[in-house]
Amino acid sequence: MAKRWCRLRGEAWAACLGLCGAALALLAVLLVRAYVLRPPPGPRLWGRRAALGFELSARDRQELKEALRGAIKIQTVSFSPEDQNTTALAEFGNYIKKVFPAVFSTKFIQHEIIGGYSHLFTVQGSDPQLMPYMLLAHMDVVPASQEGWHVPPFSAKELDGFIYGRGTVDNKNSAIGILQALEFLLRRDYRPCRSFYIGIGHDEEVSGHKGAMKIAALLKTRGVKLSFLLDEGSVILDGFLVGIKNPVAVIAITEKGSITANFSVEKEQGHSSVPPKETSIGILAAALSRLEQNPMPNLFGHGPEIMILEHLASEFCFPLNLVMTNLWLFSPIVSRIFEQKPSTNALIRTTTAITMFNAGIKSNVIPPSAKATVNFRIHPSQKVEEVLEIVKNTIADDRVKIHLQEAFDPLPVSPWDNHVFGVQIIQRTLLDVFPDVSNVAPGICIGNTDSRHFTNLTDAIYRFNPLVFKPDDLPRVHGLNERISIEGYEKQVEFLYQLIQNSDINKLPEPHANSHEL
Ligand SMILES: CCCCCCCC/C=C\CCCCCCCC(=O)N[C@@H](CC(N)=O)C(=O)O
Ligand SMILES: [Zn+2]
Ligand SMILES: [Zn+2]
Repeated sequence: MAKRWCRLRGEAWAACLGLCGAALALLAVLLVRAYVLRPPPGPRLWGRRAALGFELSARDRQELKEALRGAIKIQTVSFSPEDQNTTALAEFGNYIKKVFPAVFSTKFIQHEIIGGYSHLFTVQGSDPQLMPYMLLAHMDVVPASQEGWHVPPFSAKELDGFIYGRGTVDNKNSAIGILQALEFLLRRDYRPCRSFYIGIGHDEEVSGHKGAMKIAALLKTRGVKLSFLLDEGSVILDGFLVGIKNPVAVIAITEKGSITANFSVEKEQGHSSVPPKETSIGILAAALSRLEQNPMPNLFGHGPEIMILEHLASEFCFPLNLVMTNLWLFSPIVSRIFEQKPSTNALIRTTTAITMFNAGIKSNVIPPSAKATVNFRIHPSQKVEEVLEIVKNTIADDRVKIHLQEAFDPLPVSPWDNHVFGVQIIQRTLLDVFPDVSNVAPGICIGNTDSRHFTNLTDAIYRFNPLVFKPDDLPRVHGLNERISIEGYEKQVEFLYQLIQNSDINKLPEPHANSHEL
């Protein structure tokens, strides 16, 4: 009996030791992956300062601020492709002519108006052998309600170091910022070696078909190929991800696809005193509710969203760095966490947003029809057809008719590698101008941009606005109290000023692991 007891105890100990051994081995694997095999802590590329420094006099500063404020006051609102404030769009054209005289009078800069109101600038570099690049922005804005703002949305008032107004970050900051940077460079007798294009669209918020699309078509007929293109679409994130202390720049290398679909139900009109079992409103509301209650699949790990975490893994504090360097093990947990917040949920699935609902004509009339619009933003690993199939199966009601207003697949993924010219130039400029930024990672643009019309001209499309965003800045985009800090805007102009000069290099040096000190 005692012998058997001893044997059992021995076996229990052995099992226990085996388990501990396995746990220790797993921990060792995780630690080795986190600390030994971890990716380098962000790019530290060549760090040569550009020839012309960005020193601003008090007068320059005032001019820079007032140029943006003046542009915000012009109400270039786009309601739909057919409904744009064309008077304001034309005024914007006159305004930039007045505010940036050097840009408009320089011999090596050609200016053209495209599609009635968009602007294309061709800045002819001194070395025609160098492949040109392009900076893109837009001047139109989404509407702004009068209520809920601290100051009227087109007043461009200053409050506590911020300029408030529709368009301050989306996207007059870029449109005016690019021209401002060029104006300052020209006044300092700068002539670029590498040619570049500046495109300022006038209908980005309603498709870009009349502006950016036409600019791209024109450049194509001229045989232009771009080494890279930089547009809006992502920012420097500060405090977005739990466990990361420093600001990190995320450059979007793709953007989600989109479906805008109209849903309708038709039923016979009649007297409300003899209602049918279901009305058109009830049928449509139930169908839409099914769409909301059954989100599209969580696709974490199926697209480039995972690259953000892989690149930022070393930025996370312990033990999150263990988790992020071992996504092969922890991705089910991480993907659940991403689902919790709208900003991270948008990265991991096709999103469903019911944006319009119209029905009913009188309180005692059974409504003849109900109509709704739903906007889906498609995850990079899905296609339009696949999403529509899921939508039809979820609604599962033939009385609900679906009519596509617009649909396009996610955009191609641009290369992300230190040998790609655009990647190096953007990273280098970022590290020059934002020394606090500890890492630069590739990411996904959750909205759409004019850059999607340029895929025929380059495969290197990068979406990034050099602005530091805290979590409470995101709802201001298309929302209330959109604003930009004056210091942040100066930094944006400095970024563009340095990027133009940095792009003049004709051969990339080998990326260096620690060249911030060079
Ligand atoms: C890692 C974690 C957090 C991720 C947070 C996301 C941060 C996003 C940062 C900036 C968002 C900027 C908005 C994207 C640009 C969208 C431009 C836009 O509004 N486009 C319109 C019109 C169009 N071209 O279709 C749109 O409806 O998308
Ligand atoms: Zn925009
Ligand atoms: Zn926008």
